[in-house]
Amino acid sequence: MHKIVFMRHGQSIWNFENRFTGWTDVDLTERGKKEARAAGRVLREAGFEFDLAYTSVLKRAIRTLWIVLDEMDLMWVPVVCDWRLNERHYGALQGLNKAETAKKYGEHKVHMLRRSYEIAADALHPGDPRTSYNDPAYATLKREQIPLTESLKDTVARVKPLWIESIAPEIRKGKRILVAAHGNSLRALIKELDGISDKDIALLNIPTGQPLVYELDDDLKPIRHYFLGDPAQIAEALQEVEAQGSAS
Ligand SMILES: O=C(O)[C@@H](CO)OP(=O)(O)O
Repeated sequence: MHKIVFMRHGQSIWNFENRFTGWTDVDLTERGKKEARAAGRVLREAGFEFDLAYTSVLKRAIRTLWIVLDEMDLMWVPVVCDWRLNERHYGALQGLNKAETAKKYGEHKVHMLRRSYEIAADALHPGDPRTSYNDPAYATLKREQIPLTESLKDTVARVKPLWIESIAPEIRKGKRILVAAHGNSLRALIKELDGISDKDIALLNIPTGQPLVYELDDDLKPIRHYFLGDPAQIAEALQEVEAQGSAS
């Protein structure tokens, strides 16, 4: 039996301001840092150890990982920062307030934009200053690999190869892995792992800063999964994510 731990970053500044974030590289709030420290403590107290970690190239996930590893006294653990774990790109919605967008276009439309499998926000114009074309974090990518918007389906298409080519082989070698990523890149990964349908994936939300343990069999098929930590706090964090798309 293998175990892998997934974690969404702690609260970011734009989570706090309720803005669509995507590839915008915002940092954690003080609460987000506290959530990451608490997650590290919970993991340490539950006896978890890691020999390898994966994260995105966005600082809210990287800093979350640093804080968790620090709290566990595991800062020596090798870290792979891979853009394929980035948050789903939110296109022209990036920077807009979610509640204001729901007021303008309706909660249903915002829910579909946030949680459906195939719908993507309008693409950024290639000349928009919000594109990642000039960001050195993506210097090794071809221009056509840098998205201007993405659906969850597009996110699956980039996350899945990372799982197949890199994460899964390391698990098979016996590595104990922590993945610190984002709400939608984790939804993409979990959709594939659990075989969740295109329709049902709309119901899945991932709370900030809560370690999610997956137990996998020898074929890396999930046996069971569970959050570590206080169930009331996890329920509250989930509720908070859902509520971000409401108009009031
Ligand atoms: O704005 C975003 O990039 C994501 C994660 O914070 O939000 P949502 O939960 O609306 O998909």
